[in-house]
Amino acid sequence: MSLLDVLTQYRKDPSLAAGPASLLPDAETLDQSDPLRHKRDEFLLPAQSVYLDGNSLGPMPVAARQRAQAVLDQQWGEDLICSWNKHSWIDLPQTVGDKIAPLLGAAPGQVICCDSVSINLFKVLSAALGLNPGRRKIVSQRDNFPTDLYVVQGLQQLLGDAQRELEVLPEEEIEGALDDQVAVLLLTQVNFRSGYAHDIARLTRAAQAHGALVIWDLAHSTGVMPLELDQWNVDFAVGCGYKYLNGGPGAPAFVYAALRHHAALRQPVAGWMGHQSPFEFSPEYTPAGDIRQFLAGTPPILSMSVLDAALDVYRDVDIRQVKQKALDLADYFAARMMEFPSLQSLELATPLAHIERGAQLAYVHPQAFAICQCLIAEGVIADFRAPNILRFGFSPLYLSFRDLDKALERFAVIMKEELYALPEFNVRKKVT
Ligand SMILES: Cc1ncc(COP(=O)(O)O)c(C=O)c1O
Ligand SMILES: Nc1c(O)cccc1C(=O)C[C@H](N)C(=O)O
Repeated sequence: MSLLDVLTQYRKDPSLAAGPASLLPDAETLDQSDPLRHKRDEFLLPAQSVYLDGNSLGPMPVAARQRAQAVLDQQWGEDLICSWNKHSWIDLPQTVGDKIAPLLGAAPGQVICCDSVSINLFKVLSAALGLNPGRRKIVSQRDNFPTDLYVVQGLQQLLGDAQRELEVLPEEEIEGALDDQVAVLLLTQVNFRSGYAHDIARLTRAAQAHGALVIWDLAHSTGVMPLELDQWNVDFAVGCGYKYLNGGPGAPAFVYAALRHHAALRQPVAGWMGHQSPFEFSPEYTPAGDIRQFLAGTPPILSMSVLDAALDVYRDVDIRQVKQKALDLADYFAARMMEFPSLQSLELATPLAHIERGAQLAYVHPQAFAICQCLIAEGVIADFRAPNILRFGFSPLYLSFRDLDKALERFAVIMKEELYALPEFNVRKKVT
């Protein structure tokens, strides 16, 4: 019986979970047969914590720390500006882009590392609208990550509201809203709150059948979801360096632009690094004919180098195994949770079907904020998303099934003894 089967049975008949004999295999057995268990040694993690927030900020790979030191001491420290050539700093956006590309199912030359997801969305959305003149509508999802919607609103303001119409729809209405007026379909694959995952291939086909272009935000996908952007004929995508890719706080993001668009597209943040020949210092802007045209200013070498090193963690892993382990961890967590009477007041808000999920689970509870603070105080680092969601991320390269047992034991005590009701756990923070 698979872990999902156990979870499904428990949900059908909760008395099974409450019974004396667990239907779940024990965590130690699951850890022993985990093909990714050796990857944990490549990360620096505090010994007492269980980190269930790698979907917001990945932990530090050993190689990232070493690279940061080398870039500071040997490259910047010793070789100064000569490092642009000597250590190939100038090529880093493309080098890192090409390292990310296999995780996206993208052939080389279509991915570049730069800026933030928000800035990259602005660039690709403008470019996509330029490639689809005469059409007014941008379709997106109401509970998309807000920055995606803000970028559209900012661009609307710039272009004049009358020219572009943003239609934000509930998830179930999106496909039906695609018609010949739609210029761009802009979606995030994995929803940051619920963990629901869209079918990129199907929605891309549906949008393109009406002549629309697609942009996918892969912030919660890259490094954990198997992706085939080339095969799915995706037009543009953006994604994040600091979540599953473990590139560190504020790590640069990336752009994917299908090769077929490189010649015709124009992106609006024209800057010298995106020029065909930056070091000719010409007063006229001629964009690079390739993916480099998405660059604007000088790349952040320190953080991009760290991301470059962090990506080496993926050198010997099969992304399908990563996704499978993420699902197994989540299924185990959800099923084991049902075995603790004190955890029954939390309601799962993530779909059960594997095909409809990313690598996180969302639980609804009116006291989610305080519970999350209390969990963190007990060394279980989870996430709260307003108004009432407790979010657990299952990043498979360093988490074990035994970690989940540890987390759930602490969680059960917190709920049983209502420790979260203590005033110190109800103090709002700037960053939640
Ligand atoms: C889906 C999604 N898109 C975009 C962002 C924002 O990315 P950035 O801060 O790099 O602009 C996030 C998270 O911060 C996110 O979860
Ligand atoms: N990017 C973040 C930050 O700078 C501070 C705190 C959290 C974040 C996040 O990544 C939020 C995240 N995208 C989310 O899914 O909620």
